[in-house]
Amino acid sequence: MTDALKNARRIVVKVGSSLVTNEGRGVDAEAVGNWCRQMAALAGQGREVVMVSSGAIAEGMKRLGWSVRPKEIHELQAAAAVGQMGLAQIYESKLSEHGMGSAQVLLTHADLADRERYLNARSTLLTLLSHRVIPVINENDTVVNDEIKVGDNDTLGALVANLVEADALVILTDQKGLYSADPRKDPNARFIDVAQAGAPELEQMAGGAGSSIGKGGMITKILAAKRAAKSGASTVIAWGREPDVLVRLASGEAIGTALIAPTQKMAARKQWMADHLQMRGAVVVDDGATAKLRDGGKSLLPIGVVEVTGEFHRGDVIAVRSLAGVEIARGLANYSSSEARLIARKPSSEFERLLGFTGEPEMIHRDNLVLA
Ligand SMILES: Nc1ncnc2c1ncn2[C@@H]1O[C@H](COP(=O)(O)OP(=O)(O)O)[C@@H](O)[C@H]1O
Ligand SMILES: N[C@@H](CCC(=O)OP(=O)(O)O)C(=O)O
Repeated sequence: MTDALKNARRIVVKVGSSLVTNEGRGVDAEAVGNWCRQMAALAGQGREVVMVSSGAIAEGMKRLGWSVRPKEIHELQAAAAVGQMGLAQIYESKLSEHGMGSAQVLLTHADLADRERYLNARSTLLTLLSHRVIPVINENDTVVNDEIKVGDNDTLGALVANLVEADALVILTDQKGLYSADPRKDPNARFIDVAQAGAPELEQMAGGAGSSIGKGGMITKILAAKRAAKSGASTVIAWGREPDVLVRLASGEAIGTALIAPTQKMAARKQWMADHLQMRGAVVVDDGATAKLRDGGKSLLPIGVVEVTGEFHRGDVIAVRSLAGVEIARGLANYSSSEARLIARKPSSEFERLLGFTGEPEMIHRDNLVLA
C-alpha cells in the first residue's frame, strides 16, 4: 500500500529551506537541478507537477550577508524579497534546461480564503499546467504578517494540493521520513513507512524543526498530510537528496513515509459539495444541457441556462436543476448570479459585449461539477 504516487496524475512537490539552500549556505543549484530534471521526467510521463519551494528567507539572508536570522519582521520580509529572486532565477534556468516552462506564484492566506481569489488562483495554476509550465510557489512573505500568514510551506503545500485537487503531495525534507520520535534527539526512533493520513498517534511522534533554517518541523508535515487527505491526496515524506526520489516514487517504489488518504479524490469532492446544505442559488438548465451533463460528462455552458435563482458570487457552490425542478448536479459557479443572468441562453461570443470582460466559456466547469 505504499505506491501512493504510482497512479498520481497531478502531484505537488514541496521542498524545505534547508534542502534548497544547503543548510543556509546559499541556493543548492545541483539539488534544485536534480529535482527539476525529475519533475520534467514526470511531466514527460503525462503527469502534472506543481512545486512549492521554501528558501527565500534563507537565501535572502545569504545574499544580504546576514549570518543571524533577524527578529524584526520587516527585515525577514526584506530577506524574503531578496531571496525570492534567487529562487526564481535557479528554478527558471534549471527547468528550462530540461525543456520545461516555469512560473512564479506567490500566495498568501488571504488569496486562498477569499472564494474569488481562490478560484482565480486555481484557474491560473490549471492553465499553467495545461501549458507544460511548472508553477513554483512560495508564500508571499513580503506582504504578510504573523496574523495573516499561512506560516509554513508544509501547510501551503497542502492548501495547494487542495486547490488544484492533486492526487499526491510529496514533502521533501532533510530526513528519510517520519520516525516515532525526532531522530536528532532519539537514536532509537523507529522509522514509519506507512500510516493513514490524519491518524492521531502520528501527531504525538512529530516534533518541531530540527535546524534553525527549517520552519515547521515534522508536526506541520503530519498536519499537512491530514489536510491534503481532505481532498483525497495521499502524502509522501521523503529525503530530498535520495537519488531520483521523485522518479522512483512515481514508478511505485516505496521510499520515505507514505501517509495514505482514507478517502478517494472523487468521494472527497462529492462529500465537500454535499456538505453545502444551504446553497446560495441555482441555475435551471434546458433538456439539452441536462443530457450533456448527465450522459456526456460535459461542462455547463451559459447557453443551456434558462433561469438563475438566488444571489451568489463567483466561486460559490450552486445547484443545477432540470426544467422539472430536480437537482441534477452541484458545482462551483464561474460567474456571479447577476453576471449569470446577463449571459444565460447566450453563446460565449457575446460574453464580452454583455459583461464588459471575457470570462470562462463555462458557467460551471466539469472539473468543478458533481452529478447528483
Ligand atoms: N518524528 C520525527 N521524525 C522525523 N523528523 C522529525 C520528527 N520530529 C521532529 N523532526 C525534525 O523535523 C525536521 C524537519 O523539519 P524542518 O526542519 O522544518 O525541515 P524542512 O525545511 O524540510 O521543512 C527534521 O530534521 C527533524 O529533526
Ligand atoms: N516562505 C519561507 C519558508 C517557510 C517554511 O515553511 O520553511 P520550511 O520549513 O523550510 O519549508 C521562505 O521561503 O523562506
